[in-house]
Amino acid sequence: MDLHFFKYQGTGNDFVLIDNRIPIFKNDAKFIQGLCDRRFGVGADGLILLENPSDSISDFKMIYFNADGKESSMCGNGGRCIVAFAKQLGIIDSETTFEAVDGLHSAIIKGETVSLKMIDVPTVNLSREASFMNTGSPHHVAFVDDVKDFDVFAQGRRIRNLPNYEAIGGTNVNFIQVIDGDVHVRTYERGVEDETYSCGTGVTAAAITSKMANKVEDLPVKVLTKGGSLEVDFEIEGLNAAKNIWLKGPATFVFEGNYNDKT
Ligand SMILES: N[C@H](CCC[C@H](N)C(=O)O)C(=O)O
Repeated sequence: MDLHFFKYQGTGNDFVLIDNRIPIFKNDAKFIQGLCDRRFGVGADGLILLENPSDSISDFKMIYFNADGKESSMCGNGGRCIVAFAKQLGIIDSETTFEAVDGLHSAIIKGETVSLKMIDVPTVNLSREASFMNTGSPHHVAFVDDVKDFDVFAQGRRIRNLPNYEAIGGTNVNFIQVIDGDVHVRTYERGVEDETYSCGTGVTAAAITSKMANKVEDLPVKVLTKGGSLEVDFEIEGLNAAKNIWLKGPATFVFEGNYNDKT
C-alpha cells in the first residue's frame, strides 16, 4: 500500500508527516526506521502523525517518533512543523491548540513562521559547566569554548549514555557558546543518535540556561543552530524555573509523495 507523506523542515530538523485522521498508519519500528533512513527511505530525523484530538478543545493530536522508530517525547521543531501542516490541510487558520505527549500546546502561524508555546519548566538544575532540564524532552546543556569545532558526536554520545541518565532512557545533549549576545548551539539527539541541524526543545533549554547563567541579557533570546535561527521568549520564575515559554522560527514544506509500504 502506498503511504502519502508530507516532508517539512524546521531550521534543518526534518520530518515526515502523515495525516492519520483516518487511522491508516501501522506503528511498526522497522517500518519507521526504513521511512526515516536517508539512503533507503525518504529520510528524516523523525516521523509525525497528525490525528484527531481526544479532547474538545484541541484541533488535532501530535504523535512523535524518532528516526530509531520508537515513539518519543515532545519535539519542538516538529511541533512547529505540524502546525504548518495543519494549516496546509485546512484544519486551522492562524492560531491553534493541539495535544501532544507532554500536554496541550498553543501556536500561532504567520506565513512560514510558527510560534509554539512550550510546557513550563519547573526545575532547572544549573551548575557552572552545565544544566539539565525537561522542556518537553530531557536536555543536558554544556558550555564549550569553541562550539564550531567541538566533537559533538563523540561527546554527545558519551553524555547521552551516562549511567545517571539511564533511568530516563538517556538525554539529548546540547553544546552552547554565547557570542555577541547570541546563543550558538549544536545538539546530539537521543533517538536519532547523531547530531541534528537543530533541536527545538534543545534550543529552548539552551536559551533558558544562557539567561539563568547571566550569559545573555535580552529576551527573547536569539539562538543560532546549524540549520538557522530561532527565538525563545520566556519568564524566569523564582530561582530555577521558567514559564510562558515560546519557541519561534520557520517551518517549511519541502515536498509530498508516496512511500511504497512493502510490509
Ligand atoms: N530526540 C528527542 C525528541 C525530538 C526533539 C527535537 N527534534 C526537537 O525539535 O525538540 C527525544 O527523544 O528526546
